[in-house]
Amino acid sequence: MSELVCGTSRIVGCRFSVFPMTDRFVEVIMGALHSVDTTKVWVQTDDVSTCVRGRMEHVFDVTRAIFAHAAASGVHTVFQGTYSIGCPGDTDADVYMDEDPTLLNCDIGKHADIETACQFALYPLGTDNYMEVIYNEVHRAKAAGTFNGSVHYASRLDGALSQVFESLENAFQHAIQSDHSHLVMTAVVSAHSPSAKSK
Ligand SMILES: Cc1ncc(C[n+]2csc(CCO)c2C)c(N)n1
Repeated sequence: MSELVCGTSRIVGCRFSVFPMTDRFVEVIMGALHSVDTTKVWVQTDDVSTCVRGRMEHVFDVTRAIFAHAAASGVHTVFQGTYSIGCPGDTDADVYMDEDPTLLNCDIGKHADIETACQFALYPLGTDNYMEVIYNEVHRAKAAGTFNGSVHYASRLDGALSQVFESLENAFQHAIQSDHSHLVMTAVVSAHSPSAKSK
């Protein structure tokens, strides 16, 4: 019961784009969007980005799978996303909060092993101890082995696509302070970059 009460007001959203660096970008983007099962999330695509909203686990499942499909094209592909929870007024599509937690796209198979580099940032809005919240999540990524240094305005994660998205989901999930808190997380994830790693 408490899950139901909490769930209906804790919708998670992500507005994201994928950028495959190829002339075939339309095919790669539309192919990725259509290959993924989005029946458990609210979804809307326009000429700039895609927005998915629903239960946290499905929002991460769908965004990870869409990037994995695009990156599986083998071309240098970048995912840029903003995840949010607790945005005041973010209530339409609450019906998706009644979906069961079984993931629909966890079988991304070998795409999960694609090596990725990520820069992410947490913004715990309205939280007094926000630096502590951020440091805790940096520690969590260090313990998971994905953390690879701090840069201005972001932390770097390196690893398999599945590991990097697991760290992003864990950071987001744990940085939520209360049923009323508003949290934003940005992430840029790159696959198949021809540039040498800077770290
Ligand atoms: C996830 C995601 N959603 C939408 C776009 C925007 N976009 C740019 S090109 C293209 C295909 C032809 O219109 C679309 C939909 C994106 N880049 N990534």
